[in-house]
Amino acid sequence: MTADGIVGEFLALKAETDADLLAMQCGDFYEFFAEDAEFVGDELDLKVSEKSSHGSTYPMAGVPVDDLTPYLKALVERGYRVAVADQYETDDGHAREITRVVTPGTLLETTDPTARFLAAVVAVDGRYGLALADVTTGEFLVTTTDAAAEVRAELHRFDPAEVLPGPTVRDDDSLPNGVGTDAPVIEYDDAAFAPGRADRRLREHFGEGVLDSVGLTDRAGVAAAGAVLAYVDETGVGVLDALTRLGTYDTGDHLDLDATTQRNLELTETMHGEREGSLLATVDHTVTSAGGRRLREWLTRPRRDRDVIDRRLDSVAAFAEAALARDRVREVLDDAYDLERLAARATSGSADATDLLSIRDTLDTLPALADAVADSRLAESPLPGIVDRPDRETAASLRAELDAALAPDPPGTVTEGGLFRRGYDDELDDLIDRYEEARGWLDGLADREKARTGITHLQVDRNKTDGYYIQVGNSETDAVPEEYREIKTLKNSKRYTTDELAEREREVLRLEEARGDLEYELFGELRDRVAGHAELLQDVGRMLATVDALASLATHAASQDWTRPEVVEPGPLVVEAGRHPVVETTTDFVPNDLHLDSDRGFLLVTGPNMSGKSTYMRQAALIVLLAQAGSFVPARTATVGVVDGIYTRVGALDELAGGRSTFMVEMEELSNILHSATEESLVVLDEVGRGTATYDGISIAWATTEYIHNEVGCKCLFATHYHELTALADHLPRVENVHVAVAGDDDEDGDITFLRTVEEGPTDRSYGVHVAELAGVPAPVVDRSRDVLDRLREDRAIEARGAGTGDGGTTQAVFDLGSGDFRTDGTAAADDAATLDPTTETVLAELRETSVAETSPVDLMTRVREWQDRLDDGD
Ligand SMILES: Nc1ncnc2c1ncn2[C@@H]1O[C@H](COP(=O)(O)OP(=O)(O)OP(=O)(O)O)[C@@H](O)[C@H]1O
Repeated sequence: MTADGIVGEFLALKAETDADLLAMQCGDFYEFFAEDAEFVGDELDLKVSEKSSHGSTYPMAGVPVDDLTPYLKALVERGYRVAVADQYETDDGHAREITRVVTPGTLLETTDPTARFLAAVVAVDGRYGLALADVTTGEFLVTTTDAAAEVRAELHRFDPAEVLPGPTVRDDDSLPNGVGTDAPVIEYDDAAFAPGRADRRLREHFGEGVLDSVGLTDRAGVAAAGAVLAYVDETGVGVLDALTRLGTYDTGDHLDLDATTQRNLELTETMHGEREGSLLATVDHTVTSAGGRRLREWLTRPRRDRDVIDRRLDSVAAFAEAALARDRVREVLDDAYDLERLAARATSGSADATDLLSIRDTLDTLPALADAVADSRLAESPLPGIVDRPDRETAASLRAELDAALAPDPPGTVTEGGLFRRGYDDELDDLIDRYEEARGWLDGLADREKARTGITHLQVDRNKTDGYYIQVGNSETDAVPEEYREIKTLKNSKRYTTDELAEREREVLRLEEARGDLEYELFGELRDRVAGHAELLQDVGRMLATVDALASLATHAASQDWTRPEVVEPGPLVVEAGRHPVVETTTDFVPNDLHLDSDRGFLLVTGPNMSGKSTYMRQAALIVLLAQAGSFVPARTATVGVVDGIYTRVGALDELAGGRSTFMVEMEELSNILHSATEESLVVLDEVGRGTATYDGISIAWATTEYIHNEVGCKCLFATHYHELTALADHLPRVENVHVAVAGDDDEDGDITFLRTVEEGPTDRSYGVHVAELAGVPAPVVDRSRDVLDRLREDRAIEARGAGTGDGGTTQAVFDLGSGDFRTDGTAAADDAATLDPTTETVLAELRETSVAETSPVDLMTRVREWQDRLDDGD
């Protein structure tokens, strides 16, 4: 076929798919042409050549057939969808067709240990359905909700690799494109989201009774789950079977954490998008990637149910006390592979012999793990129950089967033989015996022929074109026996074959092929049997991940001297000597107490800038979050009343505003909190109202405090620089003032020291000028700020200065804080005349000259009216 034709075929196939790129098999290579070639050339550093034909040239880039996977992976992990067209034989040559489309949400071959969810969102009858599938582990979850904010929050928690918005949500303003994630968004076939079709698909895949048994009755949930299944099936990458179980969850099982709060509390990444410095990075001591995934899940989805939380805490407590047993368990876990992912590879048919050996070795850890748990103080905890949950007997027999089957060091491909141990299969053993016998005959042939013929320079070898041959040096070719048939002449030697050699060669090749075929078949059967145990493998994998995450929490608790929180439901939040879990690892941290209960549910936190208000408030939120995740907390003692949600509003980074004004973002977040928080929530507000004019800001902060106190009734921490607000504590019974203390005073330019301790009562002032000085604001500005501040404090008024200020500068007007206007002022009287307009001056002069006693009332009235008219005209 001409290049023109190939490129034409490529372009035609490309038009069939909505994938971003197409890799088309051409013999031993997968080729990209035209724009795709240039694109992959740049992205993957592939060499781009020019294919010319019929006067046209086309860019072309290719990779060998066996090397496609890593290139695909690199492209897909960057968010591209790649279609693969394979070549197949036909009666008159060959043809090509697209066999699969590899996409970010369906990529199995990933080395990234974090979960990779494919998400579908849809709205049916006013409810949202959200389905999340991780094909790499087989996890498949569905939930439904009325609130778009919850959909956004869930997507933020799961951080999907690819999102499929259904037709009904694509124009939904409350779910902006990509619904707040930076994952690729695919406009997938509308029909796949239709509830009826989705329902059928789910029943076909999971079995007739599945929807009832998992309690999935909501049509929105069915539609979302069905769309995910359809998409996974249609991309054709063989991962559909990895989805073995459908699970539903209720967003009410977990602590409500809106997307903003997840970001503000820096749970999995910092405000600047780095993992380092996040809560997860700080507390993660897991030894397996599955354990890391589990810990992430716990921190982003803490629980509300006290029993679940207490059970987790019981295990962490046991691990925290039993250091030796904990180390032993972590050593055992260190030998475990990612079983959930291996199970998915088995079901998709991509597992090779090394993968099955990894499964064997991981199953091998079960008895050791059970022993480590049974022979220690851990025996009294829920841990033995967790470890015993998967079916250990079946696991042991699967392990034994794999051990008996697989060779200790199998080759990397599954087509060449050498995968199995002797004794596994009689037919295979027989083939191997015959093969080795034939190989033995060939291996001994050279020696036998040398002895028989007396030729010294004789060897037997094999290559691709000539097959097996006997090679004799030129000096001795006269001595070759009659039955040698010459097949090739080289410079110094000749190659021969004989009838018997040809016969033996055919036998070896036949046996080799038969062995490869049989082993491939046996391997497929073995892999299928392993895949048949996918649920068991997933159970074991999840159990190992859970134990790893629990041990990790205990490891951190022990190393940082954390304490077990007493979880009560409902109840106060009382923390003695609490610390911020992340800041304490890098700072000499000053611990602080906190007390919030039904009589004192709202704390107004004041204190100078930089004193530690934000840290104190985030620390409170993180202690609650950690406790509900089942973790110990950084404190001497802590009593944590379970909350249903944590809502925070802290100074947004400007770049997060995404085109909206920072104040607008602030108000949207406040609005969301005031709508969502309930009596059972914890609300943390950092300087609400700061982004606008002072009086507006104070008014908003004031009204917010009243609303939260009177209407919502939740626990709340509110940091503010508006001193005026502290007066609210006198009027609202549940509001109390606390402040972060400092020593020293800036009145006499004295330095202040941040004590970082939180004390009862409001702070006396804000020390903002001092921080300005610390930050290196020029001395004239700092000095003048101090003057202004003094005047404001004393007179509630400040004069505005014109250019050339300093000791001899002119004062032009005085701003009165009481009236909010400029006014004339005694201190500036001498300059007043200079600043009045001529009409006013004349009117004033006439007024001064008028004698009230000597003028009749009617005259006075007339004059006053006339002055008013002149002043009005003069405006
Ligand atoms: N208890 C503490 N012990 C030690 N260091 C602390 C403590 N609390 C806060 N810090 C440190 O003090 C610095 C300022 O803290 P933070 O940002 O919480 O102050 P702030 O009062 O909220 O400031 P601003 O009002 O300017 O926003 C941070 O670097 C923080 O790490």
